[in-house]
Amino acid sequence: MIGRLNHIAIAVPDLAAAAAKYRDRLGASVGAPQALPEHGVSVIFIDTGNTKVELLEPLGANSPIAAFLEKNPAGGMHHLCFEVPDILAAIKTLEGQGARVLGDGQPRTGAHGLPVIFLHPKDFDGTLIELEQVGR
Ligand SMILES: C[C@H](C(=O)O)C(=O)SCCNC(=O)CCNC(=O)[C@H](O)C(C)(C)COP(=O)(O)OP(=O)(O)OC[C@H]1O[C@@H](n2cnc3c(N)ncnc32)[C@H](O)[C@@H]1OP(=O)(O)O
Ligand SMILES: [Co+2]
Repeated sequence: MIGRLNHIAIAVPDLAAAAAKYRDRLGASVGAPQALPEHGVSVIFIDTGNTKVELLEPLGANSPIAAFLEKNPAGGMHHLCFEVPDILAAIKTLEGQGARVLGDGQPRTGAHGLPVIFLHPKDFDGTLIELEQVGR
């Protein structure tokens, strides 16, 4: 079902400081900040050639990453995003197997303007999984 690793996301307490570290210390190709109020985060993507790193900072009062950062105040690995060709088919298969699709269970438009869903970390070995429909 899954294809390429689209991105690895890291939750950070200070987006600008984290981006500067990747740019200035690691010489990475760092994108512009993007506010995604409908997702409760601000993001910066870093292109590493074979995949991307998504830096995440909470945005607004009900950010889904607020509790994570309270538990991990220095930041930490937050989710993996894999590409899928058909997200509705993926939801059907996964829900049929008892996996929990977060939120209302429907795809939402993600940072790349494409449909995304999230799967509960407790169903995938303590790792939050994002699926993004690419190439349809
Ligand atoms: C748009 C953009 C994009 O790329 O397109 C994005 O990525 S947006 C990225 C931000 N959006 C999202 O993450 C949306 C989906 N996420 C969510 O709905 C939520 O973050 C959540 C339900 C996974 C967790 O919410 P929460 O932390 O407030 O809830 P709880 O505190 O009850 O957490 C339940 C249990 O899951 C654990 N837990 C929480 N977050 C994570 C995580 N990222 N990785 C692994 N485990 C995690 C907690 O430690 C806890 O474990 P224990 O019980 O053992 O203590
Ligand atoms: Co993501």
